[in-house]
Formats: sequence, structure tokens, C-alpha cells
Amino acid sequence: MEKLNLTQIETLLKNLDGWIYENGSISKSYVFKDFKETFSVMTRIAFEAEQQNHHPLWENVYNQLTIKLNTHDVGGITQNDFDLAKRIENIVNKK
Ligand SMILES: C[C@H](O)[C@H](O)[C@H]1CNC2=NC(N)=NC(=O)C2=N1
Repeated sequence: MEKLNLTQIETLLKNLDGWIYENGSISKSYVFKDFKETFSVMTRIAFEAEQQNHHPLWENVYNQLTIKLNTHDVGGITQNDFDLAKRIENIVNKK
């Protein structure tokens, strides 16, 4: 899997509403109704991540969830990160 350069990252981010590139990850923060909804979304993301074999760095406090994606095997951002981000958006928008 090839590391993407900054131009490619910025271009691909245009298709991901609210996602940013910072400190070597693409990331987005979400706020949900309550903890149960947040954890329900996290559970669905977890199964998606497992299916893709690509896993997030994430932080959850009550109804807040911050997700950071990078490809640690190559030490950068790859298409895998954007694929998972898209799947996360699909889960969150369907919740
Ligand atoms: C051994 C296993 O396939 C690898 O460690 C996978 C697992 N999940 C992963 N997740 C992420 N975010 N980056 C990786 O490089 C990665 N590699």
C-alpha cells in the first residue's frame, strides 16, 4: 500500500465532510445523543475495521468520539485510511 503525499491527501479529504489532516492522521470528532448511541456506533465501526483489517486510534468520552486514522505499517496515510473513513461516515450517517 503506497503512502499518499500531501496533495493527494488534501484532494481526497475534499470528499470527506469534516475530516482534517493533522499530526500525521486524518481525523474527525463526533458528538452523539448519549453514551449508548456513541458506543453503538463504535461497535459498528469496530466490526467494519476488523473486516477491513484497518483499525482506528480513537478516544471516547461519554457522547463524544474522536477518530484518528493512519496506516502504521507504512508510517503514513494510505487509501486504506480513506476507505475506512468513508465507511465510518456511512455508519454515522445511517445510525
Ligand atoms: C498485522 C495486521 O494485519 C496489521 O497490523 C494491520 C492491522 N490494522 C491496521 N490498522 C491501521 N490503522 N494501520 C495498519 O497499518 C494496520 N495494520
